[in-house]
Amino acid sequence: MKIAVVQMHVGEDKLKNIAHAKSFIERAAAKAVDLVVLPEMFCCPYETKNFPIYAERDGGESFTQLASIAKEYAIYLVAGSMPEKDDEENVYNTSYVFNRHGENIAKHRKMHLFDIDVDGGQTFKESETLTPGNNVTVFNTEFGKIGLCICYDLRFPELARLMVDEGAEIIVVPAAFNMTTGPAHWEILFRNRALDNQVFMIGAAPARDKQASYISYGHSLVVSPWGDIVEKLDEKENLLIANLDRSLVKKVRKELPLLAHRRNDIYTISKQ
Ligand SMILES: NC(=O)CCC(=O)C(=O)O
Repeated sequence: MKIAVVQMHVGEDKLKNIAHAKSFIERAAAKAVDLVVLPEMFCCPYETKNFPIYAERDGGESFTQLASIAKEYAIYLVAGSMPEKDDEENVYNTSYVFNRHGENIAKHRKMHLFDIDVDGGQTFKESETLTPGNNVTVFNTEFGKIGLCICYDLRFPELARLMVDEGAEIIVVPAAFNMTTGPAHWEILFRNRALDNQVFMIGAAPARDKQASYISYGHSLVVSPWGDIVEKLDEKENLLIANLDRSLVKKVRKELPLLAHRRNDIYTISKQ
């Protein structure tokens, strides 16, 4: 399976952002990739005040354009995330997935809102304008099952384990870490989740923009089920392409049978 991660700049014009993402997708498709991943809030500058302004309902203009891009290039598209509003005007940080025919096959609403306040570092409060989602998301492809979560969701090992219990062998994470937590935790978290669960982890971040109010760390990456970094970018705009040898999941799980060695008689993780 060949995948691509788009590490792009995000500006204020939603449609220009989508067109910019499309130009990367076109490049990826020319290299015969099967799946492309965009970053968190790839079409809306990451600021809480923007989320209600940029929010669209299911099937809105951005959704429609992304569906047709997936169809045009016959790829699976994990369309980063975008603000989505429901009929009660609640706004969510939502990731849509489209298949090779442009059909929407999955939708994840970020479950853990990013509310942090690091002394002398990053402060952010998604809950000022966002509502959390409540569903664990795994979707099916001809390459097996793929789990999906958004950025801060990555920090919660229970969520990754629930995806793996539903059969995920790859976990995709549209994300946007920052200059406080990125250097400290980004790579460690992806490698941890890969090791805990013996899965491929894919992280897609926006490119770094020093003028933005929230500065992305960048460093999009792919980690193997053994915990190795398969590919990673620096902070600049770029397209990451990687081949995932899915037989590695079975190999590592056979050699180190962590999932089978769990003491489910003593402890379990389950959905409420
Ligand atoms: N957008 C986010 O959820 C950022 C998460 C983050 O930076 C972290 O440290 O966690």
